[in-house]
Amino acid sequence: MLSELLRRSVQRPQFLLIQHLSERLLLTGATALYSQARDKMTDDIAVDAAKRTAARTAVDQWVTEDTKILGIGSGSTIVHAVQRIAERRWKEGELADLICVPSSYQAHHLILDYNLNLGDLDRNPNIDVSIDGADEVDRKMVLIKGGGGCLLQEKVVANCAKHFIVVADYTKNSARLGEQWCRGIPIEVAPMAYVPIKLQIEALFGGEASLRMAKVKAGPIVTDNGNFLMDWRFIANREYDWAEVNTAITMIPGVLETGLFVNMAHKCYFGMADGTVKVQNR
Ligand SMILES: O=C(CO)[C@H](O)[C@H](O)COP(=O)(O)O
Repeated sequence: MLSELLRRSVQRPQFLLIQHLSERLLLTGATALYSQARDKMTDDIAVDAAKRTAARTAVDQWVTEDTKILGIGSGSTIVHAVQRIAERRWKEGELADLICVPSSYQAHHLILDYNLNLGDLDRNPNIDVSIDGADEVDRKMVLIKGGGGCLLQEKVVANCAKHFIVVADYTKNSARLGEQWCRGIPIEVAPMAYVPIKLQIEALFGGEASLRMAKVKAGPIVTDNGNFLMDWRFIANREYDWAEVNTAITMIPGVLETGLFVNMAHKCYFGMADGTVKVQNR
């Protein structure tokens, strides 16, 4: 009886239409999801290729047999730079005496993994060239750094270098800060001071500063130096004097360093979507 009812209803045109539409809808949904995933993968591949081209070009132009001490930045672009240095060291027999000074735990282990000479600022405080990535670079070559949480040591190492060279992909190349990088300016702070620091930054410059939370650990991110990280989302479209902002924030007790790098970068190498490299000078 039940099966007979089912059989009849299934044969009704309305049912067949609904069934057809549902199948179409599912198919359209699945196709849209698939194309989104495919486009994202294509973008990721293009961005990574751009990082690689920028990093390799910068290494080949700036790391020569005369380079004795090299600062090594942090992030995903810098991996390509270290790979190129290792290739020249171990395949092409160059750069045997090059000493690499790391700017993070990640950089330290990259240098060890590729069997390069590991240095430190105690013995090698005068760096010839430092190469590092960036989260965003504006037209005056002010950088936002610290997306990967390593800004304090990165700034110290960059500051010890005669030439500070930035390597990045085309998504980091902006006219104004905040145009493409929406996660704010990273600021490393002493854990006990983050609430007053947050309130003072917001009172001074507006926007919102928040503690960066860890993804696979309960609670906040803890930096390589045992501190907390705040991300200050400044007001988009407001004209900031970044040198002034950087000085003012650095003066707040408990702030260890900001991810604003003003007047530090010597040249920026951007890997472009078309495979070329754009070089920006200060
Ligand atoms: O400042 C940094 C880490 O603190 C990185 O250099 C910056 O986040 C860029 O990273 P990536 O090369 O992965 O885009």
